Amino acid sequence: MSDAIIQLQALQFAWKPNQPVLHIDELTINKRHKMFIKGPSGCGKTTLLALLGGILKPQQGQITLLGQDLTQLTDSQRDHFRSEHIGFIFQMFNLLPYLSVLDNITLPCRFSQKRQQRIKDKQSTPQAEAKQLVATLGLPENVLSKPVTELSIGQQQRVAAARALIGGPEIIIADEPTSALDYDARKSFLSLLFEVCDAHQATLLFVSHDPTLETLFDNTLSLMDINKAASHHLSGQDNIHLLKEVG
Ligand SMILES: Nc1ncnc2c1ncn2[C@@H]1O[C@H](COP(=O)(O)OP(=O)(O)OP(=O)(O)O)[C@@H](O)[C@H]1O
Repeated sequence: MSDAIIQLQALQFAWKPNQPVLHIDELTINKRHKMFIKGPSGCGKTTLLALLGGILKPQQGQITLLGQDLTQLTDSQRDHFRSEHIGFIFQMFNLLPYLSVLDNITLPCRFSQKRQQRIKDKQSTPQAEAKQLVATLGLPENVLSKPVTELSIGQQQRVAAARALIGGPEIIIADEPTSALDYDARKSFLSLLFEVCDAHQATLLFVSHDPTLETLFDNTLSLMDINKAASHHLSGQDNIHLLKEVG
C-alpha cells in the first residue's frame, strides 16, 4: 500500500485572472512525516496550506488527501472532510475569546463524528482527552476553566495545538505558529507538538520563516523549487529588492 497521504498533481491557483500564484506539477507527502515548508514572503505558502486544507479550490489540478480528491467535493463536503481529518494551527491561533479553554479545545469534536469516534474507541471523552493534551503540552490543568483571553501567547499557542490535535486528525497543518515566541519557547513547543503528532501518528505540515527550526523536521519543502509560478509573481518584488540594493 502507498505511504502517500497527500498528493498534488498539475495544481494551478490564482487569486486573480492571469496572475498565477501556484503552479506545482507534482508533490507527494508521506504518512507520519513532519514537513518543514519554507520560501520567501509572498511565494504562496499560506495559499498552499489553504488549498491542502480544502479552504480554497484550485482552478486546475488534483489535491488528493487520504485517497480523496478534494477538487471533486462540494464546498460543504470539503468543510466536512476538513473537520474530520485536518487540524489547523494558525499564526493568530483563532481561539474563540468568549469560550473557556476547555470549550475551545473540545470544539472540533462537536463538528466531527470521526473525532468523537476516535476518542470513544480509546474509551475516553473529549473532556478527558483535552485534559490529557493540556498536560502533554505542558499547561497546568487549572488552565482549562479559564477564559482564553487570560492566557499568555505561549499558552494560547498550546491551546491552539490541543484544539488541532483533539480526536486524532491524520493531518496537522500549522502556519507560522511559533513566530511570536523566543527561540527556546519555539523549540520546546515543537518537541511537544512532535510528541503528540507521533502518538497520534499524524502527518505534520509546518510553515515557518525560522531557518533554525528546519533541522528538527524529517523533510523540507522549498516552495520556490517546485512552484513554477513563483518566479512570475515574485519578480516584481525581486525588482524592488534589487532597486533597494542598487540604491
Ligand atoms: N486573499 C487574497 N486575495 C488576493 N491575493 C492574495 C490573497 N492572499 C494572498 N494573496 C497573494 O498571493 C500571493 C501569495 O501569498 P501567501 O500569503 O500565500 O504567501 P506566503 O508565502 O504565505 O507569504 P508570507 O510568508 O509573507 O506569509 C501573494 O502575492 C499575495 O499578495
